[in-house]
Amino acid sequence: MTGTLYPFLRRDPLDAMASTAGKARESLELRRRVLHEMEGRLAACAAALAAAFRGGGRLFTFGNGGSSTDAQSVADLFTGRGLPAVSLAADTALVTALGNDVGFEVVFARQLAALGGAGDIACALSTSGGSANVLRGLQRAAGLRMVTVGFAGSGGGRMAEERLAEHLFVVPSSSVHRIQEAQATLYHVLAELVSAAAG
Ligand SMILES: O=C(CO)[C@@H](O)[C@H](O)[C@H](O)[C@H](O)COP(=O)(O)O
Repeated sequence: MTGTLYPFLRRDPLDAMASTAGKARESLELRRRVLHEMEGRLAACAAALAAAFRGGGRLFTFGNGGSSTDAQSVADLFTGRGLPAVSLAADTALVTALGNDVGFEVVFARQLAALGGAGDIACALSTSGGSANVLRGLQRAAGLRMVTVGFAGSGGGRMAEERLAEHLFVVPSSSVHRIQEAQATLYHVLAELVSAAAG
């Protein structure tokens, strides 16, 4: 019974190790590649964010599922460095009320309309680049003349096709796991660069 429900428990441990080593290599190579290829874009984004923070701007982050936890991490990285940031995915009562009463596609856009303004920063995280509420958030942020930053994977989806983010980081992978790992590497480096430039 256990074997049926949990086939991985029956796998040859050597196979499992080989597969783990392959994933570690894939993860490392992808993170090295994005840091190398996006170095200039990271520097430009960091300069724009540092200028926005110096001008009194605040950072609003958002995403769904695993990307909502990344949105929280990004907000915490900046707040911890004394730079004002908040995750729009964190207020469960508000997200569920807006989703239930109005529509899930507005849960971030509505919050940005209420809290954001010109000179603030919107940072959207998605693995597909296609989540409707994330795209609506970026569109609203652009309408409010906020600085827009987007993290995506899988070719960038509509986030890339419709050029919804001024500073766009598309991880070249279709694995949700590898995309989120590489995005985490990128935003950690971004936070370091911004705090060095803003401080
Ligand atoms: O990948 C995970 C967890 O790592 C999922 O929770 C995932 O984030 C969710 O399916 C999201 O709804 C996917 O949204 P997105 O990344 O395509 O914007």
